[in-house]
Amino acid sequence: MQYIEVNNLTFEYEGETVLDNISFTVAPGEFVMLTGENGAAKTTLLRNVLGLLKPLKGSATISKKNVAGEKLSIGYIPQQIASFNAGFPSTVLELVRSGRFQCGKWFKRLDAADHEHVERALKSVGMWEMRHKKIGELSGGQKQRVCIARVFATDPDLLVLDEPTTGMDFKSRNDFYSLLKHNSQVHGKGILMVTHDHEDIKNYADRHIQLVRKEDSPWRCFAMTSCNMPSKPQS
Ligand SMILES: Nc1ncnc2c1ncn2[C@@H]1O[C@H](COP(=O)(O)OP(=O)(O)OP(=O)(O)O)[C@@H](O)[C@H]1O
Repeated sequence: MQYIEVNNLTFEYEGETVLDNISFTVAPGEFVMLTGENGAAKTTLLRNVLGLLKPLKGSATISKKNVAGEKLSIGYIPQQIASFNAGFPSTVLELVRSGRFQCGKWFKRLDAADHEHVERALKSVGMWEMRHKKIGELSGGQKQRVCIARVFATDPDLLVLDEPTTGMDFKSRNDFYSLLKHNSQVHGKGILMVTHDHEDIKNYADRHIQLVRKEDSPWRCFAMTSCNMPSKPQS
């Protein structure tokens, strides 16, 4: 079973090919990192995977079911999600709790398990102590972390992340990656993440996909290489 399946995908913007013949998969329990230089069409590839853009040729599909046979849930963390104005009325806790209403709970009260998800999500991004602050009073990096926590609180089967650690300090970044790794290894989540940091790849990825420029292309067009990372001893 695969959560993401991309087959011979080609995509162009206004007649200019930016992705050429891309194929890869992401399985449940797999942490896949995607790299490429600025403009290599990493975001474009994620948007094709999520169905927000339509491939010119080939296909990108996401499984309808998770490993338990239930409807697959997806969490997407785009680049620079945190654009709230200063007067945004909710607190950190309220915003992250609202993520639980996405889990089919529109008309129900949140229960103890929901509150546990919310607490864990906020702690995982180091924002639990700031839970009663107003969103408008946070720094850009803190708002970004709250948005990530909201996605985590939904407990998705598949996570698609576009450079999520931009603006995070070293410790927060490592904590964040450890959490992702735990979620893939222990809870079987599928993860596809764009990063520019090759240390992160060495330390955490199961597989590395790189978008590389095609030498013979008239445009800035990218194909891909892929490699499995050597498995590391478990601590
Ligand atoms: N809506 C659009 N219309 C036309 N061209 C676009 C559009 N969006 C992106 N592009 C172009 O497609 C190419 C890939 O852009 P994309 O944002 O996917 O790259 P990226 O690898 O995610 O870049 P970065 O690492 O800088 O975030 C770039 O050359 C960009 O200028």
